[in-house]
Amino acid sequence: MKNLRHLNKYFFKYKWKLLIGLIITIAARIFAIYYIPLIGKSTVVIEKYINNEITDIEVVKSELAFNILLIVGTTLISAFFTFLMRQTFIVVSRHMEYDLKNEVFQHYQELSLNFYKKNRTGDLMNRISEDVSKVRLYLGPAIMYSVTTFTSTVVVLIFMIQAAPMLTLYTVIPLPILAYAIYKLSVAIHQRSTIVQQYLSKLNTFTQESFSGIAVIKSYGIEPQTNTNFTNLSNGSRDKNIDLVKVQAFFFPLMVLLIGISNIIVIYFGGRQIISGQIENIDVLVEFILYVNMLTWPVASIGWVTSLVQQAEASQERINEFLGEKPEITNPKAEPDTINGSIEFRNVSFTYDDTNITALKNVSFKVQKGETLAIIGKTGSGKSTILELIGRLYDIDNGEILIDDRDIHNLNLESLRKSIGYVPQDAFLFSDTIKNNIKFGKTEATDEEIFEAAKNASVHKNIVGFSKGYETVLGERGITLSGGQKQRVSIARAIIHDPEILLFDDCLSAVDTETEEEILNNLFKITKNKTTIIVSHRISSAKNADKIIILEDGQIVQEGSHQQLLDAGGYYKELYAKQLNEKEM
Ligand SMILES: Nc1ncnc2c1ncn2[C@@H]1O[C@H](COP(=O)(O)OP(=O)(O)OP(=O)(O)O)[C@@H](O)[C@H]1O
Repeated sequence: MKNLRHLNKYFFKYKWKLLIGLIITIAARIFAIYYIPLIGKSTVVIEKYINNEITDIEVVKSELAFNILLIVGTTLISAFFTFLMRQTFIVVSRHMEYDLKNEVFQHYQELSLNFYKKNRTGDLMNRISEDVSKVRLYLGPAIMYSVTTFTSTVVVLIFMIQAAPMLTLYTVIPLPILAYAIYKLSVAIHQRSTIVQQYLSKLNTFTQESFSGIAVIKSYGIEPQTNTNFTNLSNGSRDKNIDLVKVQAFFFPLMVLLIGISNIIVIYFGGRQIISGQIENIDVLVEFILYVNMLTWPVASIGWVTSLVQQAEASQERINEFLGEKPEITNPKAEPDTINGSIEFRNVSFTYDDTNITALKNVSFKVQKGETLAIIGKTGSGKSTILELIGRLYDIDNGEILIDDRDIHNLNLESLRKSIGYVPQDAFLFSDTIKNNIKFGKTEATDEEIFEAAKNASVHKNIVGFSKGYETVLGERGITLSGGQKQRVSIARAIIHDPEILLFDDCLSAVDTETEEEILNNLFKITKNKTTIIVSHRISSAKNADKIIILEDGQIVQEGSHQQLLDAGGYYKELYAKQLNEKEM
């Protein structure tokens, strides 16, 4: 129960509703039991009529009619309270589930990129959906059935003891055995259902990855192999489900057996007590059989509830594990900062934790507000890393990063990130309309602003060419757009955000050189008062920058303007010559 303590705050939040639920449950149980003494009374009337103690049939009829009316009445009231009980407990559990999901999601969002690298998306999704659902069974049904069991048992026992104390003792003897047997069964069910869940998780991850990578599967013609893998996984899942069903199948026979034993005890001992005169009337026997049946469900549910609590405990442990993760990147202060945009790296070195790859070694450069810096370098030389460090997606090991001459670690994280428009290498678009994908950069943007941004990113003409224009809905990851179109929508998103710092990570790689030039010309106008960093493999994207740095193996090997670098010779000049040649060819 240690892990479930995390949920106490939610119980506290909804304490009044839960208290009302408790009162309603007690009322429901009291009314539910009332029909038993009434049946007992009716039996006595009939018995008396048979024994000629009552001779007038009309008296019998009116007594029976009155009892029937009371039975219908109390049952209806009990049904109404039971309905209210479910409404209270289950509705509250839904609220708690919603709160917990929000808590987990918000926490996920605060966690750093390293966390996402260490954990698989499927696992993150499972914990926020499957595990939270398991926990809800504890918050709702388990609590509700515990309250019902407790109140039912107390109420039924009070009625039983009032009717015949000794017989009560004999009758309840098998019930702890029933509870224990069901508990054991529940543990077995729990173990097997955990395995079933694991298989389900594997199956889900496999299916999700197969659909996401369907283009690769088809182009390599590996559908048969994928099918075989799926069949193997699904056969495993079926076998585990069958194992589970086998154990579950014991549940009802066991209950029927133990109810039967209790009934035999009632008839045997009750019968003997009637014969010996310890019990006066037959109605006690009738009532006891009904009481026993009424007790069986609550007692059986102890086992079931125990298994629910165990499953919830296991799930909450998994949830707590992630909730306990501390964000590596934290906001140093609450007050916002004004960011102008000058950027300076002083002897910055950085090693990725997980791969131990040193991506940057002693990198130093400065870009003033309004200037454009281009970064050129071979693949894996550390270009993207520089951009990620400016947004504090990772924290550096050595050196200093200064924004407006202030250490990046001392700046309000939200202000810093809001001042940056980042276009990643791999443009990610949401499954939404093109308009909303652009608006993502500025939620309150007008249509005119959206069109303007799209024009500057040279994608407006493409968008209006679609039958639904800006309302075109993009598929998962925007697959209805070409690579170049995706990049440009992503650029429009950054432009509309109107940030002080614009970071473009090789985001013109999929557009032709003509469009590239058009976009660069537009950017030149927009970015006059901004700090811009363009990462590229193409000289054409870099040549107009105020400063260009060449990275090799995480180190700056050359820097200067286009002309200075051409004059100096080396990698830049060679690349220029090569790309010029390609263009001419
Ligand atoms: N998230 C990451 N986790 C671990 N290692 C990384 C990560 N990102 C990059 N690296 C490693 O750091 C080095 C620099 O990568 P980076 O992405 O900065 O290079 P790049 O110059 O942008 O390359 P490209 O031109 O191919 O995009 C590479 O060796 C890469 O394998």
